[in-house]
Amino acid sequence: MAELGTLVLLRHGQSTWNAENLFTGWVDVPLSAQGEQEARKGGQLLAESGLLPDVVHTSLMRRAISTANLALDAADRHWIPVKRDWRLNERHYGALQGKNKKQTLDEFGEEQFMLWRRSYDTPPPPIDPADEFSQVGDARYADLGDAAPLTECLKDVVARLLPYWESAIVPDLRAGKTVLVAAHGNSLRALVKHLDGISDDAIAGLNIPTGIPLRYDLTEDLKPVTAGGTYLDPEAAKEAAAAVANQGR
Ligand SMILES: O=C(O)[C@@H](CO)OP(=O)(O)O
Repeated sequence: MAELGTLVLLRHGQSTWNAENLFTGWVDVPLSAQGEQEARKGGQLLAESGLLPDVVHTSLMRRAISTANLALDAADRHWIPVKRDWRLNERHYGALQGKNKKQTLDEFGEEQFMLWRRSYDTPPPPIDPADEFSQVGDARYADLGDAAPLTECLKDVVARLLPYWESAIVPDLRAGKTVLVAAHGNSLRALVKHLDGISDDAIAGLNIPTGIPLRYDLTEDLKPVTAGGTYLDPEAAKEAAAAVANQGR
């Protein structure tokens, strides 16, 4: 049997809506100029660390797809096979999509804001299908039918992400590949929660910075060798994760 491959998680670079402090979810916004730069830097870090992906998995969203393209180009691995799946998408943010985080905090207060933003099992109210930021009718989700969410909590994301982890990502790791997963703040929080066995309460305190590769070496039974993995730029990751935690303030 091949030795287990290495997993590399990469949250997309800053998006235009990250820059504007808006809840984004499934709204398909592009990277900002800073986000493009972060993605290239992420690719340079991969190359400098000799961590060259053999395959990349992305969501169906532009900010993750562009990040993967820019990072892989910078690492001279633009040619590797790519697999995309909605199960890697950002958490659907329901009726909060398009809302300003600071205004939402001011309007609803700290407790409700944090419940919606970081509780494990309380989703925001569902989005109205007619809302300008709804994905109802979006061709890329046509096959999903009624399974397409109108809101999600992190627990919902874990439930829809794990079948993809098991059926698509784990086989690549078992084949000995270096696997890059280019995804989103909350879909990666869901995966890290699963990998590290983080409790439903403690996951509220975990934030993933944009554009900094997070390396996981795993044992045969898919447990992290180092709890929490290793960021390729740990200092920058610490600072950027704290900034994510403080959004809205
Ligand atoms: O708006 C979003 O979709 C996410 C990620 O940017 O935000 P948060 O970190 O508040 O869950």
